Amino acid sequence: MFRVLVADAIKPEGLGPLLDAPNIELLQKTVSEAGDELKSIDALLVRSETKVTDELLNAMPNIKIVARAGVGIDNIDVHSATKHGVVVVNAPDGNTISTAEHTFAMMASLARNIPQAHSSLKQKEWKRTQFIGTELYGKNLGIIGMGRIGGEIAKRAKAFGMDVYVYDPFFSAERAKQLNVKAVPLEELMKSADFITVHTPLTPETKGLINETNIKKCKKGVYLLNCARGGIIDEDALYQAILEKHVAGAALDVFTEEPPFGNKLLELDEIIITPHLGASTKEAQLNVATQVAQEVLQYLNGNPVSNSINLPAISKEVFNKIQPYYLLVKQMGNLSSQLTKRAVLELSVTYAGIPDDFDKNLLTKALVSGFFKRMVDSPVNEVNALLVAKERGVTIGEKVSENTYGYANAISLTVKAENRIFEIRGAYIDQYGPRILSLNGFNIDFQPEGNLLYIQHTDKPGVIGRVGKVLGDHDVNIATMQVGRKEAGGEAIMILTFDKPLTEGIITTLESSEDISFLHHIIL
Ligand SMILES: NC(=O)c1ccc[n+]([C@@H]2O[C@H](COP(=O)([O-])OP(=O)(O)OC[C@H]3O[C@@H](n4cnc5c(N)ncnc54)[C@H](O)[C@@H]3O)[C@@H](O)[C@H]2O)c1
Ligand SMILES: O=C(O)CC[C@@H](O)C(=O)O
Repeated sequence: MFRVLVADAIKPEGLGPLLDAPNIELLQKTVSEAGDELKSIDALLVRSETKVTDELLNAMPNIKIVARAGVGIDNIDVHSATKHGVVVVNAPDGNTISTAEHTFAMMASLARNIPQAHSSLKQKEWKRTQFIGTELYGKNLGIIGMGRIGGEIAKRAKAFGMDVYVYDPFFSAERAKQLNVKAVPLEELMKSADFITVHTPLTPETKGLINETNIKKCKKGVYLLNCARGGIIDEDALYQAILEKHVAGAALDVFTEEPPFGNKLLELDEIIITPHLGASTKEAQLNVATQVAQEVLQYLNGNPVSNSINLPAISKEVFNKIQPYYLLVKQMGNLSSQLTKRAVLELSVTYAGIPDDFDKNLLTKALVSGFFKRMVDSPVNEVNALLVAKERGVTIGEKVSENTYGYANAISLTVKAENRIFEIRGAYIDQYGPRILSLNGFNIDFQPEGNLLYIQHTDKPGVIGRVGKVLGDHDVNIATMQVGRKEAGGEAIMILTFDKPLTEGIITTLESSEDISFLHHIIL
């Protein structure tokens, strides 16, 4: 049973996938109300109110996934989540249309002084000459950030007969041509536009993107809009430019501090405002709630997620195909770390015969997570595996080769440790599943699963019999046994599997056995 905490106001109708799941217990309360229960929570669903900080994640030792019912993840410490091995997902497109429509409603309201005229008439004033507006038709609209929302705004602006100028370093000229908009440098956009609307995330590059210097480059009487994130338009610069009448008005849905009660911009008649309502429609809230509920359910049930911030996206279809290799590499990592048992400097993995469309980087992350699983007392998974390796000074290498050693595929791992190199090779074989086919140059063939005993010994008569006798004397049943050697009479290895773990006493007796040079009990 998994416990899922819904900490913010997320539309209950959208939580259906979780409510209907037999293995999910849903709790709807804030983080502070949850108190001690935080320790047992497996998944956390939030909007923007709950701040998912390092401190909160430390208080949730069982947490596996944090889901943001919306786009912006600025209330989530993604770095800390990654360190904790916690997947972060969002609902990137569920509120796109609502936010685009809200921005458009704000632009029309700004052009026609609707909020100001509404308040005036409510106060029983009839000031028809004071509220002369401006048409949108024939005006230049500057869109900064041509992603999902920016793109929807552009379509609507064209329908209103506006000319659209776009600034987005990641927006191609080709796409601009298709959409019949002009892709221009920021300076040209600032100079040309009558209305400028921002639709970027808030990043160090976009913080204060519209500032005192470039507002001065704008046409006198320009209108500015921010329905993305507070701070993309510098609030002090905007205030000053409105006082100087260089900016005719601004529409803001977002603020550097929310709620913006002490914000001096709220005192200006030229500013129209909404309390971060871009995504607040029935449709958007249903969309984002359903999207994140599905993602959380998928992940808790061991399936891939589509909208992760800190994991590569992978479809269920591809995941199903990649899964056998995924299991193989995890076990290869786990097995080799138990066999090397010393400070490791480098893990280098080579893939051969793996279909091109399989994400090898995801496989490498799974392998590394398997390797560190037993060394680190916090959870290690594909989310934080590379970070865990980096923190321990272990270099990760990944290569592709054509040598499949006669099988349909081969995955080889070389572990460079202090004074030692360890090599392991495995393959996924259709009828038999994941197999280990070579250990340190010894050809072998076994399934990497369960309780295993690795014995390195001299290849001579009697050794196998002695091992069998010790196990028999201790009433231990051998499930499978594989032997491998490089040359007759030289060094050889034995891999035995058992239905249950061996006791310390058996291991000690075997270790002291004649002709056994190295022995290791492995639990996979
Ligand atoms: N007001 C609301 O309620 C509300 C609702 C949804 C989204 N949002 C916010 O709207 C913004 C846009 O959302 P989206 O879904 O369109 O995101 P998106 O990721 O689809 O688009 C963002 C675009 O910004 C561009 N960009 C990034 N850095 C840039 C820079 N330095 N200069 C110019 N362009 C840059 C990217 O290339 C991308 O095309 C986000 O900040 C999101 O959090 C607000
Ligand atoms: O939860 C909300 O309403 C805010 C949504 C919006 O800011 C987002 O980033 O998706």
